[in-house]
Amino acid sequence: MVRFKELAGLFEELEQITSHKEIVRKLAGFFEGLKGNEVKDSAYLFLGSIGPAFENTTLGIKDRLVTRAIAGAYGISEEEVKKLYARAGDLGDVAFELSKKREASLTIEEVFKRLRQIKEVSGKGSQEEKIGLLSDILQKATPEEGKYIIRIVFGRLRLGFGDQFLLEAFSIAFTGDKKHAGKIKESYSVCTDIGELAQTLAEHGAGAPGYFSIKPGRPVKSMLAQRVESFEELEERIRGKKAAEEKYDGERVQVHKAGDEIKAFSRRLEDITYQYPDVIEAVRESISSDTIVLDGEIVAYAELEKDNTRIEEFYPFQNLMQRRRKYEVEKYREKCPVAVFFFDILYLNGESLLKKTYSERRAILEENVRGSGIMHLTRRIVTENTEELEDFFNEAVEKGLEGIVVKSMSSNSVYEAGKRSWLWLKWKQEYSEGVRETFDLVVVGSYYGRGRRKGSFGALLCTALNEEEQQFETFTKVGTGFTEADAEEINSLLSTHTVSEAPKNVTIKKGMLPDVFIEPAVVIEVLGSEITNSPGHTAGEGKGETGLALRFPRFLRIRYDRGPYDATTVREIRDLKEGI
Ligand SMILES: Nc1ncnc2c1ncn2[C@@H]1O[C@H](COP(=O)(O)OP(=O)(O)OP(=O)(O)O)[C@@H](O)[C@H]1O
Repeated sequence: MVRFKELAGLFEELEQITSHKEIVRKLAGFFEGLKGNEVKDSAYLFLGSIGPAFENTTLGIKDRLVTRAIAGAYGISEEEVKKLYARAGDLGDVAFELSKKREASLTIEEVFKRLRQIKEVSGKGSQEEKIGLLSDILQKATPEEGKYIIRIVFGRLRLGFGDQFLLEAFSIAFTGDKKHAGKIKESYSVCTDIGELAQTLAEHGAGAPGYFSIKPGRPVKSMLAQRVESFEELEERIRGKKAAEEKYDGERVQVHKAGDEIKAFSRRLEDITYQYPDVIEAVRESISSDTIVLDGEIVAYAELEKDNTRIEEFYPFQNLMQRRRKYEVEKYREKCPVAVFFFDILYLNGESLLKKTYSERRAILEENVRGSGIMHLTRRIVTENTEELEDFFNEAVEKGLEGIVVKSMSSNSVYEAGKRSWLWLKWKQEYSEGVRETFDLVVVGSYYGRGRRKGSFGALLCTALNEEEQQFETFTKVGTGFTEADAEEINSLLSTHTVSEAPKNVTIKKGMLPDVFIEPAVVIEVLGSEITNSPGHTAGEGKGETGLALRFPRFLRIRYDRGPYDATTVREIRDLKEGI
């Protein structure tokens, strides 16, 4: 049984290490020494969680009550805890200061079980019970252990790396060679439960990828579309007969039905079932298959009657974001009606359909899902004629849609989970409007505003993701396009992510240092018109290349549906600049 102290010690060490290789090496070494459930538990804990991403893993202790648990554990008053907190700024550090325990007794399994227990207590009096359970384990914890237990409880472990490093470490620890990392990353697109993945790898080594398959209740990563620069390119990339589907600007959704249990997951794999009771009801009422997994898009939508004709109204993505809430769901269900458009089927009655071709999947989809009420199938055409394709695109735009997604019907047109694939190509209206491009960038800093913007930010320092290095590299400063309401929302979002120094996964040049540093968490969509070489920025710098910068950037919207690792990559930017 490995002690929790070893894990806490490693957390502390990892916080100081900046080298990618070194972090992976340390992680691998640690996993090699684990057995049984420890593997699974540790995989979650390294990501600061106590379960897979698609499960709600918040422990549900109100922040201010954690002070009470700490006071109870160390026998001091809440007032004193608050004072120490005001000085240290981190309750984990307060626990570290207060713990007098020298001998470590807790095991990883014990701590993990206790944290799960805290999460699971619910109902009347549950807050008291949660505090009691936390207080009790803190009493048994050494200073270091206490510090990290508190950080996990708050969901703020922040070791400065994400799941990709863990996957690389699994390759070394469980297959004995880093060369299997690619396969393991692919498996993770299908088995998105990092704990289950780790455990299976620990049991089966390099042969483990053969054990992963889609299953209801566990979302797979979404297949994404590549963008093309011209209509001609569309024709070149997918020759001959192809399908063109309407592209809706809403929220990606994966619906899983297993008997009576129906769940909806977002593109970030969050469980969003509670946000869309109307979609869940529609699926329950109209789909008779016992187990089924569907892929589609939820859009803010209404059908209106005008002069005796039925017209479809598609509303902007921003409208839909009103549905992103835990409370008053019913009220907003009325205020912001939605429709769901399914375009793919990934699983049916015990059988994975991921390896079937697009045409096979579409036929199965049509057999099993009939449009009714707010549930639809995406409208599409199958054609090899360019004019027909262009007409279909123009009609879509006329209807207020974003554009189309053209899909390959070739014999290898499988569902490529987790991939931005050349089997799906998107073509949007804005692409045809000259050189304006949009980018999803991660905010890592802000500069104080002046004049009218005093008290708020003047500009945001934005980065793109360097996928190989897993670093966020600066690309532009965005200072225009914000309404007052945008600025207010952004300020409140950023306030929970400010940090005192540049996070180690962010690369910034001296001349670009912001007034406030922000850890990579918030993604915004930015419109820009030109990519230039710039020695001041770090995006794509290295190997004889200077950094890249975006000129004339303008804020469009906050991308709540994207995490920092879904941001535009420096590779995509370089390709765009070089016109690939
Ligand atoms: N018929 C469709 N087929 C596939 N995806 C569709 C379709 N209609 C809408 N979509 C949405 O479009 C997205 C495809 O664009 P992309 O893969 O680039 O994601 P994105 O960058 O979020 O797109 P965007 O920037 O256009 O919002 C899908 O993730 C899906 O949510």
